[in-house]
Amino acid sequence: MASVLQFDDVSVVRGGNRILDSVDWTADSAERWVVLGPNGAGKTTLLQVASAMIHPSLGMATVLDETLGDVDVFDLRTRIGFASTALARRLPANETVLNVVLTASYSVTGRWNEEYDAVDTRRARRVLAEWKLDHLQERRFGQLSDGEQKRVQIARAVMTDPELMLLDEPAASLDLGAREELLQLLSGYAAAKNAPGIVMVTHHVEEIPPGFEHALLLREGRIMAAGPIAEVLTAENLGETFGLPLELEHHDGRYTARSLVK
Ligand SMILES: Nc1ncnc2c1ncn2[C@@H]1O[C@H](COP(=O)(O)OP(=O)(O)OP(=O)(O)O)[C@@H](O)[C@H]1O
Repeated sequence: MASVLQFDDVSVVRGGNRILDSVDWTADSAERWVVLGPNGAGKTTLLQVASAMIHPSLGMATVLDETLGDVDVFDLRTRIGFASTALARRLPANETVLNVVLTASYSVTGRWNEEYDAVDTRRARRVLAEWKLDHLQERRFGQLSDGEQKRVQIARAVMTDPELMLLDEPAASLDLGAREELLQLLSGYAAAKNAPGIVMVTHHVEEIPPGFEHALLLREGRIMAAGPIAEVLTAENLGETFGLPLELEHHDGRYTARSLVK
């Protein structure tokens, strides 16, 4: 098992505050992590370091065996799949779904010829089918529903066959049906034997896909708990992380939480 992420005492300082504070964390290629924490806890900042978009202010971050600061981040980023709402906003609304997914491979290969075209198009169609988007491939990205757009973002990230997949709130703003469909797809993707290391940020335990077996709880930039989900995701830990007493239930790989405040 190779490590995909290693954070040694990583802090990110902005405006004089440590928005990520002394984080020690290792994630391996066979692990699927969920990162939970309240608004402003530092989850997106953690993913920004993991995706080589920013460097730690203090400490050392190693991503796919490359130490940030000693590596060409443009090369490194091509090995990382990243899906987030911020990234989706940069996708052209008038582009077809097929092209949105297909163009992901150009940023990796950086070239274009007939041979790549055929190989890439076949792969893009296969990825679209896997993410239940094949019937939408000629539709404009901007005309899709939120749920469909989320799946397209992830399909685009999958297209490059990344060694590390980072998902920032993939189920946010989805309706119940779209959320459940996405979680099922994510669960299947995570279970595939060639799946990369995966880190998914969410606010809600209900959005943890079955099969994600590691959890990291973050509050005010600090890790509250990290490790196997059965040990980390307890009512007590979650309550401390979100700052209120909680009841946590777990059935068939799914979690639900509710406040105990009357
Ligand atoms: N460039 C910056 N300068 C100052 N403060 C920042 C900067 N970027 C982020 N922050 C602050 O750092 C904290 C952590 O932000 P971050 O976006 O990582 O949190 P988050 O856990 O992803 O939050 P949310 O769940 O609301 O998306 C927040 O309080 C945010 O306001």
